[in-house]
Amino acid sequence: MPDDPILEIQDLSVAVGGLPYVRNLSLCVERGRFHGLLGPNGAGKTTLLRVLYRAIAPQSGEVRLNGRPQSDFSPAQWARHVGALVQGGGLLSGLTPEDIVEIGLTLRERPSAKRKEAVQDALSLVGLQDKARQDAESLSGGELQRCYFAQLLACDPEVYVLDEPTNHLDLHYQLRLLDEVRRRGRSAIVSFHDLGMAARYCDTVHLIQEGQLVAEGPPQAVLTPEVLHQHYRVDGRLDGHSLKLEGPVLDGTDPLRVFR
Ligand SMILES: Nc1ncnc2c1ncn2[C@@H]1O[C@H](COP(=O)(O)OP(=O)(O)OP(=O)(O)O)[C@@H](O)[C@H]1O
Repeated sequence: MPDDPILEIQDLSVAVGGLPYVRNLSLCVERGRFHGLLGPNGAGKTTLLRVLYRAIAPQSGEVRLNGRPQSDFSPAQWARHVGALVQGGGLLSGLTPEDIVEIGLTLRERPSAKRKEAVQDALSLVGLQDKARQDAESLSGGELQRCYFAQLLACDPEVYVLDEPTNHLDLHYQLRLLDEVRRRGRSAIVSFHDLGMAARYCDTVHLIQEGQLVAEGPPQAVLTPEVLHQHYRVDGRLDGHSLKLEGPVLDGTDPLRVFR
Protein backbone atom coordinates (compact mmCIF):
# COMPACT_ATOMS: atom_id res chain seq x y z
CA MET A 1 0.00 0.00 0.00
CA PRO A 2 1.31 3.51 -0.80
CA ASP A 3 2.24 5.68 2.19
CA ASP A 4 0.16 8.71 1.35
CA PRO A 5 -2.33 8.29 -1.52
CA ILE A 6 -4.05 11.41 -2.79
CA LEU A 7 -6.02 9.70 -5.56
CA GLU A 8 -7.18 6.10 -5.31
CA ILE A 9 -8.62 4.27 -8.27
CA GLN A 10 -10.33 1.09 -7.13
CA ASP A 11 -11.47 -1.75 -9.37
CA LEU A 12 -12.49 0.63 -12.16
CA SER A 13 -14.22 -0.57 -15.32
CA VAL A 14 -15.26 1.63 -18.24
CA ALA A 15 -17.24 0.53 -21.28
CA VAL A 16 -17.81 2.65 -24.36
CA GLY A 17 -20.70 1.54 -26.59
CA GLY A 18 -20.94 -1.66 -24.54
CA LEU A 19 -17.27 -2.58 -25.11
CA PRO A 20 -14.98 -2.72 -22.06
CA TYR A 21 -11.97 -0.44 -22.55
CA VAL A 22 -10.79 -0.28 -18.92
CA ARG A 23 -11.15 -3.45 -16.91
CA ASN A 24 -10.98 -3.84 -13.13
CA LEU A 25 -8.14 -1.39 -12.86
CA SER A 26 -6.79 -0.23 -9.50
CA LEU A 27 -3.94 2.16 -8.85
CA CYS A 28 -2.93 4.89 -6.42
CA VAL A 29 -1.42 8.30 -7.05
CA GLU A 30 0.78 9.30 -4.15
CA ARG A 31 0.84 12.83 -2.82
CA GLY A 32 3.54 14.95 -4.42
CA ARG A 33 4.60 12.19 -6.81
CA PHE A 34 4.72 11.98 -10.59
CA HIS A 35 2.92 8.93 -12.01
CA GLY A 36 3.18 7.85 -15.64
CA LEU A 37 0.52 5.99 -17.58
CA LEU A 38 2.14 3.95 -20.31
CA GLY A 39 0.91 1.53 -22.93
CA PRO A 40 0.46 1.13 -26.66
CA ASN A 41 -2.16 2.93 -28.77
CA GLY A 42 -5.68 2.03 -27.69
CA ALA A 43 -4.55 0.59 -24.33
CA GLY A 44 -7.10 2.70 -22.41
CA LYS A 45 -4.91 5.51 -21.02
CA THR A 46 -7.11 8.40 -22.20
CA THR A 47 -10.26 6.55 -21.17
CA LEU A 48 -8.91 6.18 -17.64
CA LEU A 49 -7.81 9.84 -17.50
CA ARG A 50 -11.24 10.94 -18.75
CA VAL A 51 -12.80 9.28 -15.72
CA LEU A 52 -10.34 11.15 -13.50
CA TYR A 53 -11.40 14.52 -14.87
CA ARG A 54 -15.04 13.45 -14.99
CA ALA A 55 -15.60 13.61 -18.75
CA ILE A 56 -17.09 10.10 -18.50
CA ALA A 57 -18.44 7.96 -15.68
CA PRO A 58 -17.19 4.45 -14.97
CA GLN A 59 -19.48 1.40 -15.15
CA SER A 60 -18.17 0.21 -11.82
CA GLY A 61 -15.44 0.91 -9.32
CA GLU A 62 -14.53 4.08 -7.55
CA VAL A 63 -12.19 7.08 -7.58
CA ARG A 64 -11.34 8.68 -4.23
CA LEU A 65 -9.61 11.99 -3.56
CA ASN A 66 -8.08 12.29 -0.10
CA GLY A 67 -10.25 9.33 0.91
CA ARG A 68 -13.53 10.89 -0.31
CA PRO A 69 -15.44 9.37 -3.24
CA GLN A 70 -15.69 11.37 -6.48
CA SER A 71 -19.48 11.39 -6.10
CA ASP A 72 -19.16 13.52 -2.93
CA PHE A 73 -17.89 16.43 -5.04
CA SER A 74 -19.83 18.59 -7.48
CA PRO A 75 -18.11 18.78 -10.90
CA ALA A 76 -16.87 22.32 -10.10
CA GLN A 77 -15.55 21.27 -6.67
CA TRP A 78 -13.79 18.31 -8.27
CA ALA A 79 -12.24 20.49 -10.96
CA ARG A 80 -10.77 22.75 -8.29
CA HIS A 81 -8.80 19.79 -6.92
CA VAL A 82 -8.17 17.76 -10.06
CA GLY A 83 -7.23 19.74 -13.17
CA ALA A 84 -6.62 18.35 -16.62
CA LEU A 85 -4.72 19.03 -19.79
CA VAL A 86 -6.65 17.07 -22.39
CA GLN A 87 -6.01 15.99 -25.97
CA GLY A 88 -7.55 18.34 -28.54
CA GLY A 89 -8.78 21.79 -27.64
CA GLY A 90 -12.20 23.32 -27.13
CA LEU A 91 -14.00 26.02 -29.07
CA LEU A 92 -11.64 28.92 -29.69
CA SER A 93 -13.70 31.22 -31.84
CA GLY A 94 -13.14 34.82 -30.75
CA LEU A 95 -11.01 33.90 -27.71
CA THR A 96 -7.51 35.08 -26.90
CA PRO A 97 -4.93 33.21 -24.75
CA GLU A 98 -5.76 35.68 -21.97
CA ASP A 99 -9.45 34.70 -22.17
CA ILE A 100 -8.64 30.98 -22.13
CA VAL A 101 -6.51 31.26 -18.99
CA GLU A 102 -9.06 33.54 -17.33
CA ILE A 103 -11.94 31.15 -18.07
CA GLY A 104 -10.04 28.45 -16.18
CA LEU A 105 -9.56 30.80 -13.26
CA THR A 106 -13.30 31.35 -12.83
CA LEU A 107 -13.11 28.07 -10.87
CA ARG A 108 -10.98 29.86 -8.32
CA GLU A 109 -12.43 32.57 -6.15
CA ARG A 110 -9.87 35.31 -6.56
CA PRO A 111 -10.28 39.08 -6.61
CA SER A 112 -10.17 40.39 -10.14
CA ALA A 113 -6.79 42.22 -9.73
CA LYS A 114 -5.13 39.02 -8.50
CA ARG A 115 -6.77 37.11 -11.32
CA LYS A 116 -5.28 39.44 -13.95
CA GLU A 117 -1.85 39.00 -12.37
CA ALA A 118 -2.25 35.21 -12.33
CA VAL A 119 -3.21 35.23 -16.03
CA GLN A 120 -0.12 37.25 -16.98
CA ASP A 121 2.17 35.11 -14.81
CA ALA A 122 0.87 31.89 -16.36
CA LEU A 123 1.20 33.23 -19.92
CA SER A 124 4.79 34.33 -19.17
CA LEU A 125 5.61 30.90 -17.78
CA VAL A 126 4.64 29.31 -21.09
CA GLY A 127 6.28 32.07 -23.16
CA LEU A 128 3.03 33.47 -24.59
CA GLN A 129 3.11 36.93 -23.03
CA ASP A 130 3.56 38.55 -26.46
CA LYS A 131 0.59 36.68 -27.92
CA ALA A 132 -1.74 37.16 -24.97
CA ARG A 133 -4.30 39.18 -26.96
CA GLN A 134 -4.01 37.45 -30.29
CA ASP A 135 -6.85 35.34 -31.70
CA ALA A 136 -6.23 31.85 -30.25
CA GLU A 137 -7.24 30.30 -33.57
CA SER A 138 -4.08 31.78 -35.09
CA LEU A 139 -1.74 30.01 -32.64
CA SER A 140 0.42 27.12 -33.81
CA GLY A 141 -0.24 23.62 -32.43
CA GLY A 142 2.54 23.95 -29.86
CA GLU A 143 1.52 27.49 -28.87
CA LEU A 144 -2.03 26.31 -28.30
CA GLN A 145 -0.83 23.43 -26.15
CA ARG A 146 1.22 25.95 -24.14
CA CYS A 147 -1.89 28.13 -23.80
CA TYR A 148 -3.89 25.24 -22.28
CA PHE A 149 -0.90 24.44 -20.08
CA ALA A 150 -0.99 28.07 -18.88
CA GLN A 151 -4.67 27.67 -18.03
CA LEU A 152 -3.86 24.67 -15.86
CA LEU A 153 -0.80 26.23 -14.24
CA ALA A 154 -2.85 29.30 -13.31
CA CYS A 155 -5.43 27.07 -11.60
CA ASP A 156 -2.65 24.99 -10.01
CA PRO A 157 -4.82 22.05 -8.90
CA GLU A 158 -3.76 19.55 -6.24
CA VAL A 159 -3.66 16.79 -8.86
CA TYR A 160 -2.50 17.40 -12.43
CA VAL A 161 -4.03 15.01 -14.98
CA LEU A 162 -2.00 15.37 -18.17
CA ASP A 163 -2.92 13.47 -21.31
CA GLU A 164 0.14 13.36 -23.55
CA PRO A 165 1.26 16.82 -22.40
CA THR A 166 4.32 16.88 -24.66
CA ASN A 167 2.15 16.73 -27.82
CA HIS A 168 3.20 19.48 -30.25
CA LEU A 169 5.74 20.93 -27.80
CA ASP A 170 9.35 21.47 -28.79
CA LEU A 171 11.96 19.97 -26.50
CA HIS A 172 12.52 23.20 -24.58
CA TYR A 173 8.86 23.52 -23.62
CA GLN A 174 8.46 19.79 -22.93
CA LEU A 175 11.15 20.09 -20.28
CA ARG A 176 10.23 23.55 -19.05
CA LEU A 177 6.55 22.81 -18.46
CA LEU A 178 6.96 19.37 -16.89
CA ASP A 179 9.79 20.79 -14.73
CA GLU A 180 7.36 23.49 -13.59
CA VAL A 181 4.73 20.93 -12.49
CA ARG A 182 7.40 18.98 -10.64
CA ARG A 183 8.89 22.13 -9.07
CA ARG A 184 5.49 22.90 -7.57
CA GLY A 185 5.56 19.53 -5.79
CA ARG A 186 2.06 18.66 -6.99
CA SER A 187 0.75 15.16 -7.62
CA ALA A 188 0.54 14.22 -11.28
CA ILE A 189 -0.77 11.40 -13.41
CA VAL A 190 0.51 11.72 -16.95
CA SER A 191 0.19 9.60 -20.09
CA PHE A 192 3.38 9.29 -22.10
CA HIS A 193 4.43 7.69 -25.35
CA ASP A 194 7.99 8.98 -24.95
CA LEU A 195 9.45 6.41 -22.58
CA GLY A 196 12.62 8.48 -22.06
CA MET A 197 10.50 11.39 -20.80
CA ALA A 198 8.52 8.98 -18.62
CA ALA A 199 11.79 7.70 -17.13
CA ARG A 200 13.00 11.24 -16.56
CA TYR A 201 9.92 12.51 -14.73
CA CYS A 202 8.04 9.60 -13.17
CA ASP A 203 8.52 8.17 -9.71
CA THR A 204 6.16 5.36 -10.67
CA VAL A 205 4.85 4.15 -14.01
CA HIS A 206 1.75 2.05 -14.63
CA LEU A 207 1.73 -0.02 -17.80
CA ILE A 208 -1.67 -0.64 -19.34
CA GLN A 209 -2.53 -3.12 -22.05
CA GLU A 210 -6.05 -3.79 -23.34
CA GLY A 211 -7.56 -1.84 -20.46
CA GLN A 212 -5.77 -3.78 -17.74
CA LEU A 213 -2.86 -2.90 -15.51
CA VAL A 214 -0.02 -5.27 -16.38
CA ALA A 215 2.92 -3.79 -14.45
CA GLU A 216 3.77 -0.89 -12.14
CA GLY A 217 6.78 0.42 -10.27
CA PRO A 218 9.80 2.68 -10.86
CA PRO A 219 10.46 3.21 -14.61
CA GLN A 220 13.75 1.31 -14.58
CA ALA A 221 12.09 -1.70 -12.97
CA VAL A 222 9.06 -1.73 -15.28
CA LEU A 223 10.62 -0.84 -18.65
CA THR A 224 12.73 -3.95 -19.04
CA PRO A 225 13.82 -5.33 -22.43
CA GLU A 226 11.15 -8.04 -22.00
CA VAL A 227 8.39 -5.45 -21.46
CA LEU A 228 9.58 -3.39 -24.46
CA HIS A 229 9.54 -6.53 -26.56
CA GLN A 230 6.18 -7.81 -25.39
CA HIS A 231 4.15 -4.61 -25.07
CA TYR A 232 5.81 -2.16 -27.49
CA ARG A 233 7.08 -4.71 -30.01
CA VAL A 234 10.57 -3.21 -30.13
CA ASP A 235 13.87 -4.57 -28.92
CA GLY A 236 15.82 -2.21 -26.74
CA ARG A 237 16.60 -1.11 -23.24
CA LEU A 238 16.33 1.92 -21.04
CA ASP A 239 19.72 3.48 -20.32
CA GLY A 240 19.12 6.20 -17.72
CA HIS A 241 16.59 8.46 -19.41
CA SER A 242 17.40 7.25 -22.92
CA LEU A 243 15.75 4.49 -24.79
CA LYS A 244 18.35 2.53 -26.77
CA LEU A 245 16.74 0.66 -29.62
CA GLU A 246 18.35 -2.42 -31.06
CA GLY A 247 17.49 -3.89 -34.43
CA PRO A 248 14.35 -3.35 -36.47
CA VAL A 249 10.88 -3.03 -34.99
CA LEU A 250 9.15 -6.37 -34.65
CA ASP A 251 6.48 -7.78 -36.99
CA GLY A 252 8.95 -7.63 -39.89
CA THR A 253 8.61 -3.87 -40.45
CA ASP A 254 11.71 -1.70 -40.40
CA PRO A 255 10.67 1.97 -40.55
CA LEU A 256 14.31 3.12 -40.67
CA ARG A 257 14.79 1.34 -43.97
CA VAL A 258 13.36 4.31 -45.90
CA PHE A 259 16.12 6.57 -44.54
CA ARG A 260 18.99 4.28 -45.44
N1 LIG B 1 -16.11 7.30 -27.56
C1 LIG B 1 -15.59 6.15 -28.00
N2 LIG B 1 -16.22 5.40 -28.92
C2 LIG B 1 -15.72 4.22 -29.35
N3 LIG B 1 -14.55 3.72 -28.93
C3 LIG B 1 -13.86 4.42 -28.02
C4 LIG B 1 -14.33 5.67 -27.50
N4 LIG B 1 -13.42 6.12 -26.60
C5 LIG B 1 -12.44 5.20 -26.58
N5 LIG B 1 -12.70 4.18 -27.42
C6 LIG B 1 -11.85 3.02 -27.66
O1 LIG B 1 -11.29 2.65 -26.41
C7 LIG B 1 -9.98 2.13 -26.60
C8 LIG B 1 -9.02 2.85 -25.69
O2 LIG B 1 -8.88 4.18 -26.16
P1 LIG B 1 -7.97 5.24 -25.41
O3 LIG B 1 -8.13 6.54 -26.15
O4 LIG B 1 -8.30 5.22 -23.98
O5 LIG B 1 -6.53 4.62 -25.63
P2 LIG B 1 -5.09 5.25 -25.35
O6 LIG B 1 -4.33 4.25 -24.57
O7 LIG B 1 -5.22 6.62 -24.80
O8 LIG B 1 -4.53 5.30 -26.83
P3 LIG B 1 -3.52 6.31 -27.58
O9 LIG B 1 -2.16 6.01 -27.06
O10 LIG B 1 -3.69 5.91 -29.02
O11 LIG B 1 -3.97 7.73 -27.31
C9 LIG B 1 -9.65 2.29 -28.09
O12 LIG B 1 -9.82 1.06 -28.73
C10 LIG B 1 -10.66 3.31 -28.56
O13 LIG B 1 -10.98 3.10 -29.91
